[in-house]
Amino acid sequence: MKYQNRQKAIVLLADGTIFYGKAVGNKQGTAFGEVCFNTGMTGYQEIFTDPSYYGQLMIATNAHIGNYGTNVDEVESDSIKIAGLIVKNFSYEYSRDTADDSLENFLDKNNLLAISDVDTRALVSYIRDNGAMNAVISTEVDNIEGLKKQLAEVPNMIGLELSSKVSTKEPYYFGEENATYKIAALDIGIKKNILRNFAKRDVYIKVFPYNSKFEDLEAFNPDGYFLSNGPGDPEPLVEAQEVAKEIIKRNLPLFGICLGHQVIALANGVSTYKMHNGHRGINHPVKNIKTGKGEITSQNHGFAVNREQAEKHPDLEITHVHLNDYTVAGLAMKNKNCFSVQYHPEASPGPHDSSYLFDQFMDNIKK
Ligand SMILES: NC(=O)CC[C@H](N)C(=O)O
Repeated sequence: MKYQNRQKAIVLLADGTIFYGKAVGNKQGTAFGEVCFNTGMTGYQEIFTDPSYYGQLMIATNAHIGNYGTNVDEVESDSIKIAGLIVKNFSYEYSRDTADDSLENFLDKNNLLAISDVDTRALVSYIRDNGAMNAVISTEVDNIEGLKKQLAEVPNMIGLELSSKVSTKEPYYFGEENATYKIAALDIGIKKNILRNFAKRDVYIKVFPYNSKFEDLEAFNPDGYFLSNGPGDPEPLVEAQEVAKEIIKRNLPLFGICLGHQVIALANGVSTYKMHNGHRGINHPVKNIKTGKGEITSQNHGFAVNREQAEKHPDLEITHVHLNDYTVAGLAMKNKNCFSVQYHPEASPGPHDSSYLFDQFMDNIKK
């Protein structure tokens, strides 16, 4: 055992419920956020660095985290984006040929508070029954009243705009400059593997800050437009919705993933809502209604598109459905060059069943 006397720690939920654990390593501190859980058995490094998780305390349902270490290339952004980590067993030792460091060091470099030895099954059951809520994890186990007061000040995820916290400040480029196609991507929290997927398909990408105008994107003279994944509630993202409206008005090729999908729905006047619990994992079943085929998908979202409004909308068609709860998993605009999915065809982590969606977008561009 590497650490003999680790600090006691707690998970305090907004409704006052407490779960107990111990700090990972020599960590001490306090972290606030909305508590959520991911059911993936692998892919922790990609998950921790996915900008869509900004402001969230992550519970890993897999009982062992850290056992295969980390690798500098397996990141979805340049830093850890989750607000804190809650696990059952934290592996200080790791084993994998391609690992170059331990998860403990990776968390330390990113200054992330993690707690372990929590009964994560009980905690996840509790969240599943009572819904997503704010929480605090802390080693200040003797200051519960103080923590409760601070926790009460943490903003609710509903109505929260978070893209500005993770988006690039300046435009940047990705891929080969002399590639055949050009895509303008609006970064409302973009994952690197989306950029890698485009670059692999002979695309040069210019990535724009979350509050860019359509004219900024248009000036790149792109063949297609992309709206990324990202954190927070899509509703306050009015600038991104304006960009989507302008692209749709001109019938230019448009593809949206996750937060981008929600922004496209909102741009069409279809509302979004906060789910009782989000979908976060790498084995979510989705049915492609057009082909009848099933896809096992990577998911990470806490909001969803209003199904009834989407069904009734004269210009929209639901193309994909989540088979666990029949929520909207994909949308297309009738007679427009625009489609989007609520899940993650770029995977990372997760299965590659849905990577055909990138090809579909490239086909739309070529047409
Ligand atoms: N991965 C994402 O883009 C998530 C979108 C949005 N923040 C949600 O939680 O639903």
